[in-house]
Amino acid sequence: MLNMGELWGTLGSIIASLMVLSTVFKEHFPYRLWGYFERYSQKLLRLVYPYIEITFAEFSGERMKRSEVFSAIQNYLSVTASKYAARFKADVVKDSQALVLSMEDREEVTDEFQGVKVWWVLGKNFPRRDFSFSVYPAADEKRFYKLTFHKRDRELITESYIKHVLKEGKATTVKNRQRKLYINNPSKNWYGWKSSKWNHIYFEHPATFDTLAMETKKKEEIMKDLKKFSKGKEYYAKVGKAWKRGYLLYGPPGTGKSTMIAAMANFLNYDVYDLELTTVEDNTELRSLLIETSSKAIIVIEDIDCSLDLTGQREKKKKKKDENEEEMDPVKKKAKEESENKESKVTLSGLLNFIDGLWSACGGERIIVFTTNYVEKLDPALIRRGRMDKHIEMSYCCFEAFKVLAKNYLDIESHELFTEIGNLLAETNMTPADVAENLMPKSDEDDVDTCLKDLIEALNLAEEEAKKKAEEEARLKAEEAEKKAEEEARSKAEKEDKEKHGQDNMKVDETSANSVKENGFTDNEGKGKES
Ligand SMILES: Nc1ncnc2c1ncn2[C@@H]1O[C@H](COP(=O)(O)OP(=O)(O)OP(=O)(O)O)[C@@H](O)[C@H]1O
Ligand SMILES: [Mg+2]
Repeated sequence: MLNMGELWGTLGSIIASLMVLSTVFKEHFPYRLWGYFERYSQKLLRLVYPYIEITFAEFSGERMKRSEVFSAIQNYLSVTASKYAARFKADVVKDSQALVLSMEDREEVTDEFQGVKVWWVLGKNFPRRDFSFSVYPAADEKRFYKLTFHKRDRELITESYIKHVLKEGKATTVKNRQRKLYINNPSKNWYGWKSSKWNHIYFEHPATFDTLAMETKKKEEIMKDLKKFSKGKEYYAKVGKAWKRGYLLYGPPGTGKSTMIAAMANFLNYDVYDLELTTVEDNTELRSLLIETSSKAIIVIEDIDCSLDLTGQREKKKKKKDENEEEMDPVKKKAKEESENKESKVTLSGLLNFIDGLWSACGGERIIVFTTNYVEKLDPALIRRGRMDKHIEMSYCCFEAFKVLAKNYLDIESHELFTEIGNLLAETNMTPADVAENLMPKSDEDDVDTCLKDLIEALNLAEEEAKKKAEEEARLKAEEAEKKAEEEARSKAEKEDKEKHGQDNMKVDETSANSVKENGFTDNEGKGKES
């Protein structure tokens, strides 16, 4: 069988002749006959060229999203191409561990499926270059894969081969996938050249559940929960629930909430979408951002109490400070009004609608994680089960968590100082972040003993400080209670005084009423009359 290059060589002249013929025909024959000519020339072409071509463009659809089919074909051919093609492009993926070969432009690859030969070519459409002036850079060329096969194999190719390519390609995609951390772009950058709603970098956070310091039982429970979720496609479909799960991580700063998210992503092999709500202007923008997330993803909204106006406290505090300065200046006043208009209008109900409705409609495999330092501030509507299915408290470092950190940072599983540290940790609140900082050797001279002693010192200091703080708080409380008692006593005395005064007045009134009754006039009237 001819290869595609030779085939094109022979067919090139036939096609060129047809084109010349077509031009001549259009020039010399009436318009009515053009249709006949085109129909018969197509038939003629099909007769001499018995091949069918299918094109798969890189960008497709209304919003010109990168086609998943194109990516799948690319990955499929990266395996096939390594067998047949002569020129490759190499990409390093997966933490620089795997080398992926892909076809060079215009390179032709032959593939065989159930004894049938097909040809793949990677082609490019160059954008039309007119010479009009534009402030925007020229658009990139558009790439496409062209599949060519004999028309007698049409059924096999369209019904089985393409499915096979997509399935294998997707499997390779998952295998070679380098996970990404996406950050949302402010909407003013959504349109224009090479713009997108999300920017990404490769996700290479080293945190895992092994390095995460927390009670083993709690950790295992979370891991089981995640595993169950990731394998739950059929189960979710059976119970009629969208394949999603919400986690709420709460606890003081430095207790490992962000670290836990990284560990989750590494455990499940998911992408992470870090959604910064303060740059999202309204619910519509929120919706379009979330629609653009892929499946196998963790969508993270950090510090939810600050980014959504659930309490309004932080925003308002800041505003109050500026208010006085701006009152006098009309220019500043106008700017303030403008910025208020622009202020994020993402609402709690918008977010809830998304979690319940829209997201459920999007289909697959998404985890949403909210973090907060102040769980009590959150609206109960946001964190009810079904929206936030699992609430995880990240708390101060316990002995078990310390042991994980000691193993991570110092490579030790036991030490004579462990008991002392365990006792101190039970009495003191220290975050895993602070414990980790103390355990980390600060110079080459620092050994295990030095680091553990540093930690003991820090724990003693923290304990002392906590004691002082508690004493100070107790003192303030006592002062306040004393003040309150004094105030209560004063107001009680005032009340009694008033009541007494009221009773005296009533007595005076009663006396005068009696004298009226007895004399037939009031004291004053009586006095007047007497005088
Ligand atoms: N549970 C933990 N296990 C292991 N390392 C931890 C843990 N908690 C904190 N750390 C260490 O402390 C650093 C800070 O932790 P992290 O950013 O996860 O805290 P956070 O709870 O997200 O804090 P914030 O509320 O301020 O966002 C991390 O880089 C990590 O090295
Ligand atoms: Mg954090």
